[in-house]
Amino acid sequence: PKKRLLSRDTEGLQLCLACRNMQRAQAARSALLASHPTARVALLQMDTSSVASVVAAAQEVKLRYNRLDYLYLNAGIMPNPQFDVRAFFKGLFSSRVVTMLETGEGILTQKDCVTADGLQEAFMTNLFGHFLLIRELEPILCHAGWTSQLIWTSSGNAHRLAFDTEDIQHRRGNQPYSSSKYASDLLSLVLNTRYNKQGLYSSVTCPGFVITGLTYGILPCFPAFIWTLLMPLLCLIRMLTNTFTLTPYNGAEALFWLFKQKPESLDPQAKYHSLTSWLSNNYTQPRKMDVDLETSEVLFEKLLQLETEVRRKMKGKQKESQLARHSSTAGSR
Ligand SMILES: NC(=O)C1=CN([C@@H]2O[C@H](COP(=O)(O)OP(=O)(O)OC[C@H]3O[C@@H](n4cnc5c(N)ncnc54)[C@H](OP(=O)(O)O)[C@@H]3O)[C@@H](O)[C@H]2O)C=CC1
Ligand SMILES: CC(C)CCC[C@@H](C)[C@H]1CC[C@H]2C3=C(CC[C@]12C)[C@@]1(C)CCC(=O)[C@@H](C)[C@@H]1CC3
Repeated sequence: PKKRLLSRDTEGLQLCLACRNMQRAQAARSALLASHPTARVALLQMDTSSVASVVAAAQEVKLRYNRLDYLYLNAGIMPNPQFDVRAFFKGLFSSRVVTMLETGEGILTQKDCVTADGLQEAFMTNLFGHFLLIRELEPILCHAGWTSQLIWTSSGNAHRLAFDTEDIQHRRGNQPYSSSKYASDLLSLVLNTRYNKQGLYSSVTCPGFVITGLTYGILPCFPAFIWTLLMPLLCLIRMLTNTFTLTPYNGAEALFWLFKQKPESLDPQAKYHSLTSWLSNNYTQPRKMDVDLETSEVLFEKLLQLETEVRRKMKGKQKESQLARHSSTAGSR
């Protein structure tokens, strides 16, 4: 939504793009400055799949800013997607066609892997990395006298059945994406109950189906120009569902809409969907999420436990490398 935020009359707006790849980050910054030359756009290196990177990035943010008004939690992956072509064609001629096109349900699975920290990659990238960031940034997100907003990019693919409180990382199943997105819906709910009193609010969005790097990964046999050729057909599908937003501009509708709302007026149980009508009008629609406070509290407690574990491991590693450095300097003397 960066471009859309800058198109608004937002004098004094300072953007900070937290990205894992600094070359791509520089390119994004240059593109923003080309259209908005006076904009203030800073960059920060952060890889949400790495505990050390998130913690280091948060330290840097705290040095640079003493207050954050909005935190967009957008980074996300669908690891090694497998697209079931047969199920897709079967679904097209069934009564579930609209649900399938809106959620991708029944036609997608993924093969996840484990990060260097020993955590499931989809869980770490899509959920736990963001959770650690929020926890680290608490001092500049929670302040008496003003409000801050967390804005998650979740998905219509988030599904209760893909998530298990006994396996929050989804080590066992084949829907880590759906599980991590459902977990973000739960987490947003519980964050509101825990942090609203301190002025911190959390909302969840779904951008709809957008043609991005993530989509290219699902059908690698379709190069970008095929998607461009398919555009008229995909736009026609809007007659069946308004979730085919297709472009990043349309997909950012709900992210931008939330920026303009008073956080106290938002519904913590709603997911805010970006939608595009068949006449190409963009709008935001809240839809009730299938979440309950009890499950979200369980998830929160498990995330806190995991946080303690990873912090302990990180301290251990830091001590080890300090010792190694100490002994190598002692040896060279
Ligand atoms: N496309 C769609 O139809 C839908 C997308 N979404 C969600 O929207 C969000 C954006 O995805 P989308 O733009 O579609 O997909 P892309 O793959 O095009 O973009 C994903 C973005 O996340 C960043 N990212 C991925 N992993 C990390 C990481 N470990 N650390 C930091 N940044 C990371 C990528 O950075 P880099 O540039 O370095 O790759 C990239 O900017 C995701 O959360 C996705 O789940 C939700 C519903 C539908
Ligand atoms: C080639 C075609 C004419 C149509 C494309 C078929 C599928 C590749 C798409 C149809 C619905 C899409 C969809 C997603 C991915 C691509 C489709 C399955 C998502 C699962 C992408 C990630 C999300 O978070 C969901 C909200 C999307 C739901 C719809």
